[in-house]
Amino acid sequence: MSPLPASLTRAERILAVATCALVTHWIFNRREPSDIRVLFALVFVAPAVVSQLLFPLYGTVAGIFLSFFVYYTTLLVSIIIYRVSPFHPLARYPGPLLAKITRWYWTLIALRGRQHVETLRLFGMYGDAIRVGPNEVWFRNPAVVQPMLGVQGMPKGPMWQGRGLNPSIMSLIGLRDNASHARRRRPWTRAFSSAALRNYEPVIARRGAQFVELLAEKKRVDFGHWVHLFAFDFMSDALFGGGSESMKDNDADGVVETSKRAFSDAQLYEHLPWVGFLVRHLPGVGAKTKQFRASCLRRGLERLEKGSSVKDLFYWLSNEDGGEKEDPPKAIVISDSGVAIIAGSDTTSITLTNLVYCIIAHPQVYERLQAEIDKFCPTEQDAFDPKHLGEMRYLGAVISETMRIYPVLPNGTQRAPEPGTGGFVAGEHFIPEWTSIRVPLWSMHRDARNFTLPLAFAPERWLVAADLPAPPSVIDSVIATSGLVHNAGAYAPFSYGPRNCVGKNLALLEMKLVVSHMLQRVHLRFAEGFDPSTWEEGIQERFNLVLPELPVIVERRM
Ligand code: HEM
Repeated sequence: MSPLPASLTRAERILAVATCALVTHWIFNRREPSDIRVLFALVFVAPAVVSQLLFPLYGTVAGIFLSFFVYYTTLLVSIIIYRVSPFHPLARYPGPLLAKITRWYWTLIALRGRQHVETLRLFGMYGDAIRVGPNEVWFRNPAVVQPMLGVQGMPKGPMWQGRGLNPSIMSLIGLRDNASHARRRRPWTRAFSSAALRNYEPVIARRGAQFVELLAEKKRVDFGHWVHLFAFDFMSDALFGGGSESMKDNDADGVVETSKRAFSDAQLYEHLPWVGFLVRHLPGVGAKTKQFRASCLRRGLERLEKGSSVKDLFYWLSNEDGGEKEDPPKAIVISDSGVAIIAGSDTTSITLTNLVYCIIAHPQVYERLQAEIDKFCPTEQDAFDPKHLGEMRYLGAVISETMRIYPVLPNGTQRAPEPGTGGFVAGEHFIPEWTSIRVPLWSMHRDARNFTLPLAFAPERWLVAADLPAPPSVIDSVIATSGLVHNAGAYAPFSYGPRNCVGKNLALLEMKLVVSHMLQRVHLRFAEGFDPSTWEEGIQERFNLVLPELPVIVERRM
């Protein structure tokens, strides 16, 4: 006897297939499954199973075909109607219609590297909150920074499930549970305490000197390329106590380039986590990501075997200081090492490249910075000695201004309500579970309500804001008529709160020392043929900024 009821009419059978599709939509809606096996079951197995209802009327082949047709059409229509309906929990947030319907809309913008530009445009069109995906809202309003990212704020969002090299061993940056994140972050905090930072100073000095000498010898360089190699070698020393000589051999083994590509490729997986799953499991796909993962693993294992001779970052992460009751599993230490290498090298090298672009493009700023460096780091003085850094206010202002105009992570990172809580309330906003938010830094930093003449590169604004004597600048006439607008709460290049950038102090120390030494030793100017007005247009966003070539002529000063 057939297990299927023979008495069902044609309409009832088709309705049963459609109902199955509606149940699938309900599951997608409630659970947002990203596991490829669950997706496979819902997308292929379910319509195949219910197609049996249609066999008696249409035969096997036509029955299967019709079942899939009805199932997918119902699923699609139901999803579209729900996503644009007033019943969707994010219905109150405006945004492009297609963005509300499908994640693909924003993914395609991201793949073109234009998220930062498009975000700014959409905020201009719709106001301070925009829906960029069916389940994601981005806020430009600084008032949400503290409640959403601060101590009582939301955990990290699900984007790292897709981006992560191995989501089952999530690295610090993607750990979603606030308590686990706080626990994992403790050794990092010890590693970058004021006392521990002193251990990295000789490393910055050695690698920084090598970098500047290399620039001087080469005379004409793509600054972004060489500063990335410097930052990578520095981070390898700071993390593993050595192991990379990419400046010396111009990245002969391609590890630096691979890390860069792996990071860019991950942008697709961030938006479509199931693609990340496929890449991780299909041989021959995502080669760059896998190569980088393998190189981190190899170097981490080598470092574990070697033990510590200096207090490098690995020393703290692997609990060689004994700060934690239990040693962390090796896999976690190695996973976090991978993050340290990328988070610590891409970011500083991008900022330093933008800084060099900005100062050469603004000769008066260059002159002032040079004068301050010459004052505190005259020829006979070691510019890697940090004793004057606190007094070098203009240098600090130039770095802050560079990161205001060009925040390395232009759209910040994602936050989402803790699973099981139902949602998160921040003032007038309710963020339901299974939805995510971001606070795009590029847009917030370039908002005239937060900063006077936001598109002007004017380090002097930081001095005026701190009530320090400031030389004249391009924003003076506006300040004279309407006062300085300088909203410190709207500036967050390192993100905000207990899940912000843990390497901030190391990054600032490294950048300040390297710029001081570099400008003490060499003079930089754009190479002939380079058109500075094309710089910003050439910048792409691939989670972090990807910069165009910056050809620079280097002349020795001493
Ligand atoms: C200019 C330099 C840098 C910038 C602009 C920067 C920016 C950021 C940002 C925006 C985040 C995301 C935080 C969030 O999810 O809210 C982050 C996370 C992180 N950064 Fe940095 N970063 C820089 C340098 C460094 C350096 C030198 C290190 C050293 C290893 C580092 C290590 C990390 C780590 C480990 C995280 C994850 C922190 C966590 O989730 O608790 N960063 N960074």
